[in-house]
Amino acid sequence: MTFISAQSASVKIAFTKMHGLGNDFIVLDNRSNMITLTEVMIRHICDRHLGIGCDQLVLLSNPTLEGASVRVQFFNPDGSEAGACGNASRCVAKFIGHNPVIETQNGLLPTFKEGELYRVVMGVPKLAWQDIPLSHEADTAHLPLYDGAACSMGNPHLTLFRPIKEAALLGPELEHHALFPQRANIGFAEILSPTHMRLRVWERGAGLTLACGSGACAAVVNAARRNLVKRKCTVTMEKGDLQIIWEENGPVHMIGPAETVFTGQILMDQAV
Ligand SMILES: N[C@@H](CCC[C@H](N)C(=O)O)C(=O)O
Repeated sequence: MTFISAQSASVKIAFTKMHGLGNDFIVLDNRSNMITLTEVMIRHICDRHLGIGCDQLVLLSNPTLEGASVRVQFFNPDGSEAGACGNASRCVAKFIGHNPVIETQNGLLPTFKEGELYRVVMGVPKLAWQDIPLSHEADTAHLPLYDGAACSMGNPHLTLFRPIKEAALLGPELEHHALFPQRANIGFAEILSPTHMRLRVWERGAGLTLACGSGACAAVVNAARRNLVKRKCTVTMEKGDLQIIWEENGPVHMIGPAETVFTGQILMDQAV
């Protein structure tokens, strides 16, 4: 991969390709402070035709908060930064090892290896309209938008209780709806039983993905608020399941797999 500049020097950046239930990531470890990324570079690396391709680029750096093992930033393929990414957080737990505490825009997220799976404590969901944020006051459990419900898991999520096949149809427009000043991730949830739902998510800045961890947390929170499911619920997505547990007056736990696919090097021509 080459990024051309008038005067340039080649730099090799090591990367690891990972995924959580098919939600795929490029992990760059910048704990040595050697990598400088621009938005253009992020878009290029994430491009499935011109770069490596992924749903999110995950940048690791040295922690700034006490108690954190590593700082993590999540970038969408359109170059925008997201406050949370559940599936990538499990991958980071696997990448770092030894149950790291992950520092994100949404605070410190403890992680735990449980057998072959990883648990991430995703934080307390935000339910107030200002915190999602919405552009005006509204009942976030019953929005005047397909009777959906919204919450923030560190990033904004709208959940619609509608067939998952509508995700590709309605997602693109709703991501940019005027109700969401920071855009939103749009989940389509089919309730199968009080402890099981099927979910498909149109992700902000990424489009239709095979799985969305924060979207699964948000879907269980939004469905539980409406007594459609219990606080402990299995979320089935295209490539498998996540277990979601929402503690009473507390955080949401997400449990699921994380996989390493391959490692490689990005060759960049950087300006000198
Ligand atoms: N795939 C993620 C969510 C990634 C961020 C999202 N697209 C946003 O912009 O908020 C997950 O597993 O949570």
